Amino acid sequence: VSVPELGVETSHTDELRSLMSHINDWGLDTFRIEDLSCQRPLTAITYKIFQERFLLRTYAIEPHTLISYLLTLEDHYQQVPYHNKAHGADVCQSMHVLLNASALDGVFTDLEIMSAIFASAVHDVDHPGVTNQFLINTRNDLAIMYNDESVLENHHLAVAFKLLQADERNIFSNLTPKQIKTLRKMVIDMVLATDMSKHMQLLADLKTMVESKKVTGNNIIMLESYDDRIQVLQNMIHCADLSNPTKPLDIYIKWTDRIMEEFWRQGDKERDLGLEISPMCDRHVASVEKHQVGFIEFIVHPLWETWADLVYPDASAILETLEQNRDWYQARLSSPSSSSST
Ligand SMILES: COc1ccc(-c2ccn(CCC(=O)N3C[C@@H](C)O[C@H](C)C3)n2)cc1OC1CCCC1
Ligand SMILES: [Mg+2]
Ligand SMILES: [Zn+2]
Repeated sequence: VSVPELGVETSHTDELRSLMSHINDWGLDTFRIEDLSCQRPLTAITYKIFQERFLLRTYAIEPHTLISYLLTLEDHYQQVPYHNKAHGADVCQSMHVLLNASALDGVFTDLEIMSAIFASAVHDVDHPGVTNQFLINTRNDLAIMYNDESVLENHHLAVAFKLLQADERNIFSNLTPKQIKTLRKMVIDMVLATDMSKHMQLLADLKTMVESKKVTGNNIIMLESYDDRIQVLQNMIHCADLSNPTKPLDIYIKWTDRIMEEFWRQGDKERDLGLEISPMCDRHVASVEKHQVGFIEFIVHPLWETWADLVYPDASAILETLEQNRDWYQARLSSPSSSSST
C-alpha cells in the first residue's frame, strides 16, 4: 500500500514540502500548513516528525498504518475555534522543537521521544471547546464518567488509545509488551499534566529541579529517576501547550482570536443556560489585551523563564519573543483599545 510523499494528498506538494523543511524551527506557521495540506495539519506535521526522527524504522511502523491512525485521530478533533486539529499539530511541532534543545542532547530514549510526540499529537483530541469547569457545572456525561477529575484530559487519552485498537491503525503493533506498557504510562502522565489545575505543582517541581540541576561536562542535564524524566517531559508538553505567546506576533494574535471566540461561545452557552458567565467568556465585556497580559505575567512567563533556566541558553530567544509580545499587548492596553486582530 503506497502513501503520498508528505503523508497527505495535496495539490501544493512543492510548497508544502518546502514549508515542511522548517519542521525543526520555532514559529513554523501551522495555519499555512493547514491550508497547504488541505486541512490535514496534524497528519502532515506528525508524519514528518516521525520520519525526521526515524521512528518508523526504529519501531517497524508501516507508513500506511501511521497515516491511517493520524487521519482518524485528526478526524476526531472537533471543529471548535481553538482546541481543533491545528492546535494539536502546533503543540506536536512545538514539542518536537523543545526536544531538540542541546541541553537535552542524548538525554531521552527513542521510546520517550516517540511517547512525547504521540502525547502532543493526541493531547486535545475530541475537545468540545468548553472548560472542565463548564462540563462539571452542567453535569456533562464526561464529568460523570471521570468524577470531575481532569475530565477533558482523561477523555482525550481514552479516545487516543481507543483508536489504536483497530489493527489497521495500531502503530505500536511491533513494540514489545514492556515498551507498550512504558509508552502508555508516559503518554498518560504527559496528557494529564496538560490540565491547567496541575500548573502550580508542575512549576514548583521544575523550579526545584533547576535549583538542584546536575549537568555533565558539556552542559547536558542528568536525569536519573523516572520521576525526574517524566517531570521534564510533563513540563515540556505543558510549555508547548502554553506556547502561543512565545511565537511570532502575527501567529500569536491568530491563536488569541481563536481562544477568545471559543471562550465567548462558552459564555453564550452559559448565558442561555442562565448560568453565571465564566471569567473572560462574556463577549460583551471583552478586554482581550488585559487578559493576555495577565496570562503572560502570571502563567506563561514564570513557566517559560524557569524552562529557559533549565535548558539555558537554548530557550533564550523564545523568552525574548515572549517579552516583546507581552510589551506589544501591554502598549495596546494604555492606547484606545481595539480588537486584537487589527
Ligand atoms: C492565546 O491565549 C491563550 C492560549 C492558551 C491558554 C491556555 C491556558 C491553559 N491552557 C492549557 C489548557 C487548559 O488547561 N485550559 C483550561 C482553561 C484555562 O482554558 C484554557 C484556554 C485551556 N491553555 C490561554 C490563553 O489565553 C487566556 C485564556 C483567554 C485569555 C487568557
Ligand atoms: Mg487540553
Ligand atoms: Zn492543548
